[in-house]
Amino acid sequence: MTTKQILYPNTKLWMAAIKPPMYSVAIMPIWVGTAVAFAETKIFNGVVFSTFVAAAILILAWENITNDVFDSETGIDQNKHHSLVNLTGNKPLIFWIGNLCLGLGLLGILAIAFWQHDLTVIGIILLCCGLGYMYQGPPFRLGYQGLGEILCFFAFGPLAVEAAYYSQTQTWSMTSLAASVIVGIATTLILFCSHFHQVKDDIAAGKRSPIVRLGTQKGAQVLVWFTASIYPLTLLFVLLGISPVWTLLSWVSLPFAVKLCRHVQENHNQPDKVSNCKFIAVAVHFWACLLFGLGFIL
Ligand SMILES: C/C(=C\COP(=O)(O)OP(=O)(O)O)CCC[C@H](C)CCC[C@H](C)CCCC(C)C
Ligand SMILES: O=C(O)C1=CC(=O)c2ccccc2C1=O
Repeated sequence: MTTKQILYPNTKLWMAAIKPPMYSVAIMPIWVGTAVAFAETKIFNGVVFSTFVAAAILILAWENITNDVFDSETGIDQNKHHSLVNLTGNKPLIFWIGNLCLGLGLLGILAIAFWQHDLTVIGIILLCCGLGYMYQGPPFRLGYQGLGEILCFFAFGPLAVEAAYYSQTQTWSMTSLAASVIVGIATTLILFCSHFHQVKDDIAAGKRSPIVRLGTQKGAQVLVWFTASIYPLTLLFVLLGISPVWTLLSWVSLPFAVKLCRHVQENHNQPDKVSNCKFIAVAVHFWACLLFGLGFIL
């Protein structure tokens, strides 16, 4: 066996464990909140924006790293070769690396609070972290009850977008709240998609994800409505004068949305084929949110 043959599967497993594309999920609420703030006030603080983005990535890293730690305790990740705990065999190390990411991320948010002489942003982000912990950590493990999507919507939607808006302006706005609904739905779509291929392991570990509860076929139908809701909502916000017409640029993400719905409808009960659907959902989220935010700036 050549070095390349030995290393390649390992590299693939590590990439699957770290999930680089997923981190756009941390960036988009900050991008959209900041874009709405700029559109409304012409204020843009680049240092606050960059610090917030870096902190959000670190906080999401904590969420994902500790997800593998907590999931290793319930046995749900027994067959997940790309779990960080299974890859390293060192749960305490992974746990403390996760906590280090959280500490550094919160330090970034504290710096914003310090610059603003205002604790609001750190308060909101601590609330997001609390939701993130309740999703997976004991004794709550609300994700195991199928409540993860609700937590996800509020954490990445209203809470994160409002925190980003506030970090630039130190005020609130209805427009950013409306925009946060789009970001929240697009992010929750990813979490919803992540369950399709895991039904067998989830049932075995007692996790009642929305897909376990609904079944994969009904789940695929719900996904279509859920995905489709983003587009009329953006149109409604334009017609109501809440967001500028350029936010309709987010409709450019429609081909990805169609691809996602078709792929899941055709393969919902074939774990090997449907397992990549969360990354198609990441593409829908990325383009929809990137262009939606851009629409506020143009
Ligand atoms: C870790 C998450 C999903 C993974 O779920 P699952 O256990 O099914 O995964 P595996 O199959 O890979 O084992 C995401 C959970 C999201 C959570 C509900 C909310 C997280 C809140 C964040 C901490 C907030 C970060 C906001 C940021 C923008 C400041
Ligand atoms: O690994 C995953 O499945 C997810 C990781 C993650 O950070 C995230 C964040 C927001 C929504 C969904 C997800 C995942 O599904």
